[in-house]
Amino acid sequence: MNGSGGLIPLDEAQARLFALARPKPPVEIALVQACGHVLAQPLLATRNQPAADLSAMDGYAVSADDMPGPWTLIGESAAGRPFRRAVKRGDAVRISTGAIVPAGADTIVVQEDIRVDGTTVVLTGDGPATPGAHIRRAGHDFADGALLAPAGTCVDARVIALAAMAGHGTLSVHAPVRVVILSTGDELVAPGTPLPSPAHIPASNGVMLSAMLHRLPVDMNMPALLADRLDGIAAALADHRDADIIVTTGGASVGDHDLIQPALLESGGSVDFWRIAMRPGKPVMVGRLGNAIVLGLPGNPVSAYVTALLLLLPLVRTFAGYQEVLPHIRQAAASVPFSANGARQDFMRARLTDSGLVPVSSQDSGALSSLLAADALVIRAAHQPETLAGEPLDYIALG
Ligand SMILES: Nc1nc2c(c(=O)[nH]1)N[C@H]1C(S)=C(S)[C@@H](COP(=O)(O)OP(=O)(O)OC[C@H]3O[C@@H](n4cnc5c(N)ncnc54)[C@H](O)[C@@H]3O)O[C@H]1N2
Ligand code: MOO
Repeated sequence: MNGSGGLIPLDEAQARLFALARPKPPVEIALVQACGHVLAQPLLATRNQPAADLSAMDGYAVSADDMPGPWTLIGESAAGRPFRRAVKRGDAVRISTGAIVPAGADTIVVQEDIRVDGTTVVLTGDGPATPGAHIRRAGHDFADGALLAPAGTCVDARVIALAAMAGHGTLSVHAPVRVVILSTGDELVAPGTPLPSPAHIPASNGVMLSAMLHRLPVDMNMPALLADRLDGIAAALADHRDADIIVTTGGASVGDHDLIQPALLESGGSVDFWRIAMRPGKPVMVGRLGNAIVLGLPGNPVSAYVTALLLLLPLVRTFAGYQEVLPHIRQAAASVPFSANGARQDFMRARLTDSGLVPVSSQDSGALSSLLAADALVIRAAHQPETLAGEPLDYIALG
């Protein structure tokens, strides 16, 4: 026994859950769709950047040996329209930012330092400090064949821009993770639909989970709400046995209408473990059905949020090939005392103020307004003694 009534510690539950997942196979994906995916292959340059010496300024290309001029203007090199002839002694070529430096020139004089009289170019300012000034050398950003990002890199706007510059229109990334979100409960009504009675509530968990997954590489499927009926839930689970993850909310606990486990068994699946020593989120269940990992989250909206943050999102990241899958843990001082904790690891909603962390007034796992009022989840270890004001606390930033 572990002192918390047979509940599994969260870190053990995470390790067991993530061990069920394997990174998805590679697929080629267009750059515009690649953000949030993870590189399955290293990103290599297929060209030199720049491919030639380019001017970094608008001005005049000359030879440093000719300083301080004057020069004869013999033509123009614009971005995309290079000057084709060589620059000889006494020559200057009008040049724009990003244009190729003509042969024979090795220095750019910025136009602010120049006066042009007809075809005569005269130095009026200080001129370039050093020969070679304002020239971006061929290959100085990267050379053909260079490793730009290793496999395992999370694709963001910087990676996408670099890939485009390096000659790619697609990237090899881990395939999207197929996630099915099933919301169960007789009381649920689709968001925005009039409630038939005070016994009904809007089904907020589905849209919440879908929003939490929004930035991850996920193929999401959110079928219709499911009533508390064993056969209906079992059939819905079986329908999605080819998914990577079936995540359910509601029906995870011990009540007469808590049907996720019996429905999973009815559909031919198996339960790996149930109940985690955490608050909120104790009734989480993990099982398998066909290809799918079945992650049963509690119905209470805050419990569903916290368990999605700590279990669902890291599981998706594991499938997606992420190297860091868990939320980042930060430290800040307690602004007020945090009382000694019980046997379950506690994730307390708190505000991060100038004087430190303050718990929000309600820690009820049904109170969604308290979740929005919080900007941190303070992590209290099982049996952690009282933390005094000014002492450090671990927390996860929200939002
Ligand atoms: N006797 C016990 N009762 C409960 C225990 C326990 O150990 N012994 N655990 C409690 C804890 S902790 C939690 S958390 C809840 C979890 O219950 P379920 O996962 O079975 O969830 P439901 O009973 O179906 O619903 C709980 C609550 O959440 C609302 N809900 C459900 N689905 C949604 C949804 N999609 N969107 C918004 N709200 C939803 C539902 O109406 C209930 O109010 O069990 C405790 N009970
Ligand atoms: O786990 Mo429940 O989430 O404590 O309310």
